Amino acid sequence: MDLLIVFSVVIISIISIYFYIKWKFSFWERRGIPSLPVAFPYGNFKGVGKTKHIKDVLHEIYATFKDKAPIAGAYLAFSSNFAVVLDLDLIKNILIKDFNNFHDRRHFYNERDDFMSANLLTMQGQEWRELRQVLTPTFTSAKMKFMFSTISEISERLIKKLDEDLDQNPIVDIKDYLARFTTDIIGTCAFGIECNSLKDANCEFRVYSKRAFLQPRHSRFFIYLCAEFPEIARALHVKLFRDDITEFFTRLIKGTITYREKNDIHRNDFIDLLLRLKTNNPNKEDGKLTVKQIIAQSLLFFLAGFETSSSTSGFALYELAFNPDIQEKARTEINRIFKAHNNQITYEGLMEMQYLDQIINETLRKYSIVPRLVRYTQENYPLPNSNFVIEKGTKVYIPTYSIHNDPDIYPNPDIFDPSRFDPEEVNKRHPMAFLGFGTGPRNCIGARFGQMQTRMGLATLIRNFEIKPCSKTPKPLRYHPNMELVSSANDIYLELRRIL
Ligand code: HEM
Repeated sequence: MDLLIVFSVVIISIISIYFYIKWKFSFWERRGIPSLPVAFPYGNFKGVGKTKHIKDVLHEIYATFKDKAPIAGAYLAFSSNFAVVLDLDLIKNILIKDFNNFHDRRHFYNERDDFMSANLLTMQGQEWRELRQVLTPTFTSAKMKFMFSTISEISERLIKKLDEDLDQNPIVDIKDYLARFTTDIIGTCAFGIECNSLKDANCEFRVYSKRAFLQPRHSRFFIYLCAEFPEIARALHVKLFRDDITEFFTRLIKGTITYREKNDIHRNDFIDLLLRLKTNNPNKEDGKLTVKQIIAQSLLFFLAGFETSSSTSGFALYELAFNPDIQEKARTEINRIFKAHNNQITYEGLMEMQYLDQIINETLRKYSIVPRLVRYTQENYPLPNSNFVIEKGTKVYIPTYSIHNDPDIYPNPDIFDPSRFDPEEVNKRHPMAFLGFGTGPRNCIGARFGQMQTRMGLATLIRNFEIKPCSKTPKPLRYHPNMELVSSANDIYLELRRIL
């Protein structure tokens, strides 16, 4: 008898949960907002992480409902919903004009148990505002110029390393060289250490930084559950970062801080700038950062700046290999500016390289390394000129990959054409048609640094080497389906020939 009761309770619970989820999956329909059919219990996310990237789901929604409604609805697995914004004017309002209603992303963080997770990317509300205000002066043009010499030195090392290796074989996996180049630049600037992964691909720093990317503590699904139920996750002491990662980077940065303070050493890097904001008071002080906050932001700068910049350069070189005319035009510009600056690549010279900047923007358009922007609605938000409302507590996704690959905005979007970013062409488009670095008060704080190091890497390589595809070059490229960013799942083999 008891067994029968237990069995009945289990069956009733399963049926109730099934119908509850089914009911939740009708959320958008009940509000008259269009959505694609769902697969139980995956929502619109069936196959994401295995056979599909999240950009593919957003693209299908965008292609189906664009011009039919300002927003479409969609569902994550087990019923949670989000809105996809399809209208560029509305995107502008969300990211800029009505930012006060959309200042958070609602990513999970847990400062008490995992101080590394409380960083500028994840933090919310007033805490985020204060941190952003404190960190903004770290990224001015003057501060970028300050770090230029470090970047320039590491570019010399890249050329030296390639010269050594190309003697053996002119075909190289350029993705690997760029990952090591970027690791060394951001590692040096964010942590103040002398890392040289270009020389030693297996150095401890590279091993841990790779691990931070490729071996997360939890699955994406679990992280998404934590973001949906942050209070429960915090009560359960959930951490985002693996303990070995936290220990390694804490030891590293604390070591740098102690060494610099003891010997009164100042260098041209982020850690120097962050140390100027340091307080020894463990409680927060206006305009100051605790040691833990400094460590968390340094690691974030590394994580946010490494893969984005390295993938941008990799995709750009891949395109230049297949487009020799564009490559030659870029080389002509680089050589002209090089000559005008006493045969050196200077900060000012790098800033003058407009065509190279167009190549970077076209790469960020075609590949959209960050394929969506995320915001969270604080209050009910009635949409202008319609009966729709984005309800308080709704996550809003801005499908940047789809906008960047919309043939009505960028004709023949698969063609790589930097002239799309000629100033007069840019002026013809909607200001939200390009969102490679996001926009508004919560845009990419590191955009200047990202642009500087990407330009430096590309200018150095294009000036010194002719870049060609070879029999090992993958075509087309495949993407990692389970990464948040758009990144190549293939090694990118190219042939490099010295031209100087
Ligand atoms: C080519 C390189 C890069 C690209 C394409 C890129 C792109 C982006 C994008 C699209 C966002 C979201 C913006 C939004 O939601 O409106 C973002 C945020 C952010 N990026 Fe970058 N990024 C790059 C390099 C960097 C670098 C080098 C750093 C640090 C040194 C950095 C630090 C950050 C941080 C901290 C945020 C969060 C800002 C906040 O929430 O206040 N990024 N980035």
